[in-house]
Amino acid sequence: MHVSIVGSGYVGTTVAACLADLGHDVTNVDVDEDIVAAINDGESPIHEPGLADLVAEHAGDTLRATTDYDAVRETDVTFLALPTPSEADGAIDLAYMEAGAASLGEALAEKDDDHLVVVKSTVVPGSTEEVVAPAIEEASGKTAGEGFHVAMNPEFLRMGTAVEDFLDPQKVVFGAREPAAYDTLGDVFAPLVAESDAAVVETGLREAEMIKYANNGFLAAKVSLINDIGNICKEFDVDAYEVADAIALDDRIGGKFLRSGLGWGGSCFPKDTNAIIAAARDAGYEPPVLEAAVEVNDLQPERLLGLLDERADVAGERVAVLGLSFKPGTDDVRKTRAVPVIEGLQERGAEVVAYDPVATESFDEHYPDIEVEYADSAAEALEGARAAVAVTDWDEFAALDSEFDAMATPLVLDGRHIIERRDGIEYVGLTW
Ligand SMILES: NC(=O)C1=CN([C@@H]2O[C@H](COP(=O)(O)OP(=O)(O)OC[C@H]3O[C@@H](n4cnc5c(N)ncnc54)[C@H](O)[C@@H]3O)[C@@H](O)[C@H]2O)C=CC1
Ligand SMILES: O=C(O)[C@H]1O[C@H](OP(=O)(O)OP(=O)(O)OC[C@H]2O[C@@H](n3ccc(=O)[nH]c3=O)[C@H](O)[C@@H]2O)[C@H](O)[C@@H](O)[C@@H]1O
Repeated sequence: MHVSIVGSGYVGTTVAACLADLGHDVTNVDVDEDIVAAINDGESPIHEPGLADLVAEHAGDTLRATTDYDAVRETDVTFLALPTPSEADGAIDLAYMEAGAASLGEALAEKDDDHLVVVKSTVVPGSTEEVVAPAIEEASGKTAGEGFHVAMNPEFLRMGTAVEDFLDPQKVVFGAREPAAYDTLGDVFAPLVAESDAAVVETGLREAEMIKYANNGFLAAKVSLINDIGNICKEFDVDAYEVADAIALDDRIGGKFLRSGLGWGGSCFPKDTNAIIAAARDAGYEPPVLEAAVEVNDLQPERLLGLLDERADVAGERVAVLGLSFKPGTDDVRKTRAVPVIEGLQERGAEVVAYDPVATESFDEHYPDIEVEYADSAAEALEGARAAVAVTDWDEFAALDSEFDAMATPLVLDGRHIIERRDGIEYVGLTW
């Protein structure tokens, strides 16, 4: 099939390269000329394991990129993988979706055949029907359901394992109104479904939109619940990881997303929980559990710093921060827990020296106002430090050992259950 994908960021590039790999002919449309040039040169514009190989293999053949929306006319279906950031109050900002839909509509105005537009971005219930479709209608002069059709296909991939997750999902969700839309989506995903154990969920547009928020909201709340329980554990000198391992044996609970600690960051859980809370409020419902999930998450960094305060005054002291990315395996620093930790340390007068295996540069670019010293290794960060705080669960931190001997005082606060307890360090776990 001929598929176009508008937006070539984490999701758009991954989906494009994977669909090309599954045998489709794919065109990426992006406003960023550097991204377009990178793809056409056979290079991935983003860092995801396996993605560079796929782009290199298919670019110039069944994968290409352009800034010209007219290219969508040569395709049967267009996925919109555009950003859906937050407004200041947490509500979803649909400006990119509206702009992309308008450009797409202008291009479709001159297409005679039917076209399917699929919203891939995470959008609150009603957005596809009430915002995206009308924007296309206005720009194309066509009517949704006649000249073009709309569908919604949420994405569940994780950063760091995006290619693997896209190609081997547990479910694919098709939200639509007409049987023809399910059929077209079925054709796009047929090679993927054939090669994986994915369940196909055919549902309505709003249900598909909500399934994405329910999925992320549930996982975010699960982490916050184990953090809440973990905080109780800490008060009673109980190891929350032993408790989690035991409750995980109940398959109604399951073992995933039970790692307590500093909580969730990243480009999605914080944005999506706030967006669905704001949308619910707007509709007249205050969702207390999701609100509490956010509150618990916001409190975890301060709880860790409170444990530090009980043991040391770090004013004027060097403190090592281990990890800057929001989770291991990525250089993404959006909403990373490193920010409240570093800010809290600096409020206490500490001189922060930070180390991350891959995210130092992106952290420095993303947070120009945060001034810290960057170290080239964990050992360098630890040298002479009064205390160390583990923020990200990078595997290499689990292997640290004699490096702690170079600290001024070997006080180690672990926010991720990643540092090995050893003789010679004063080890403090956040929930264990
Ligand atoms: N990053 C992730 O792991 C996941 C993200 N999502 C959702 O997918 C959506 C996209 O997210 P990302 O790929 O992370 O965003 P991103 O920010 O990495 O990429 C968006 C791309 O859209 C381009 N763009 C902006 N305006 C445009 C326009 N008018 N026309 C054409 N291109 C335009 C940008 O240049 C950029 O390359 C969001 O709704 C997000 O919540 C869903 C699942 C996973
Ligand atoms: O909508 C999205 O963009 C994506 O959001 C998350 O993916 P991602 O943000 O890449 O990362 P996760 O692996 O889910 O981790 C999110 C955060 O939760 C934290 N976490 C995760 C698991 C856990 O047990 N404990 C915990 O604190 C991680 O450290 C990280 O900060 C979801 O897992 C994806 O399914 C979804 O598609």
